[in-house]
Amino acid sequence: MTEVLRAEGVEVVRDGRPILQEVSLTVRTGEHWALLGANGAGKSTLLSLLGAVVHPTRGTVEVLGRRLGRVDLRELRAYVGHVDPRHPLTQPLRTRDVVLTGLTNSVAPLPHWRPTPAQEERADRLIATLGLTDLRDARWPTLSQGQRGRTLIARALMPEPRLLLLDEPATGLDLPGREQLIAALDELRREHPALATVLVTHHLEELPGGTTHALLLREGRVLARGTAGGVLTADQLSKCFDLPLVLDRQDGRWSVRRA
Ligand SMILES: Nc1ncnc2c1ncn2[C@@H]1O[C@H](COP(=O)(O)OP(=O)(O)OP(=O)(O)O)[C@@H](O)[C@H]1O
Repeated sequence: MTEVLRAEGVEVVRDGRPILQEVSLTVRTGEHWALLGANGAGKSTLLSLLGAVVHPTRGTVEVLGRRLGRVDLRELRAYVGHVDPRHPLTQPLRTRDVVLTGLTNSVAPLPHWRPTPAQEERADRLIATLGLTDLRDARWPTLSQGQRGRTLIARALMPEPRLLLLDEPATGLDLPGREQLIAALDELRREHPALATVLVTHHLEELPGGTTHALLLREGRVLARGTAGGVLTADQLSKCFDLPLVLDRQDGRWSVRRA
């Protein structure tokens, strides 16, 4: 399996305060990581590092063998799809046009840019994978939060990234919306077996059954890291969230509550 991402001994200091310390992580093709931790544990900061958005204060981050700081960040970002629920789109674009902006990496379509027939076909395939075919021509302001979330995943996948980063993609979704998103992620993993994903969440109920690995962050440090089965235990999660927890897994999905 190819290494998509390697972070070694990463430290991030902000305002003189360490936010991440001694964080190491290797993600390979076909692996689907969950990044878990309490509020302020450093999850979003770590995801920004992995997405080549920010530099570490110390340590190294390599995306597909290219070292952050040695190559142009824009070059690295081409390999990484980043799904941010705070996408700053205000225009009433149609779903399909939003998906196509993934190719120009712009919020709105560029004035003289036109997709090729092959690119349009890819957009339609991704729209289908994410269960949005009926909404292909719907306009962004009329989409629900869940529909927007799935549109942004299709958008992030347009340039065929090797790594997809998802920052709390189920935030604000109702139960059907969350379940649709999870089904779409599992479908995506089946259709693109070489893709690697890293998903940040506080809630184990939001993890797709196809999650293969997990990393638990506590106060900026790695508490546990490895296969999902080995890391997602009641004992480790209780330490991670400072709360006695019981954990249940059924049909591949997790649920957790206070002990
Ligand atoms: N630019 C910054 N300057 C100073 N402190 C920062 C900065 N960015 C983040 N922090 C602090 O770093 C810590 C980790 O933040 P981060 O957003 O990575 O946590 P998180 O685990 O994603 O939290 P949440 O679950 O609340 O989203 C927090 O205490 C936050 O206040």
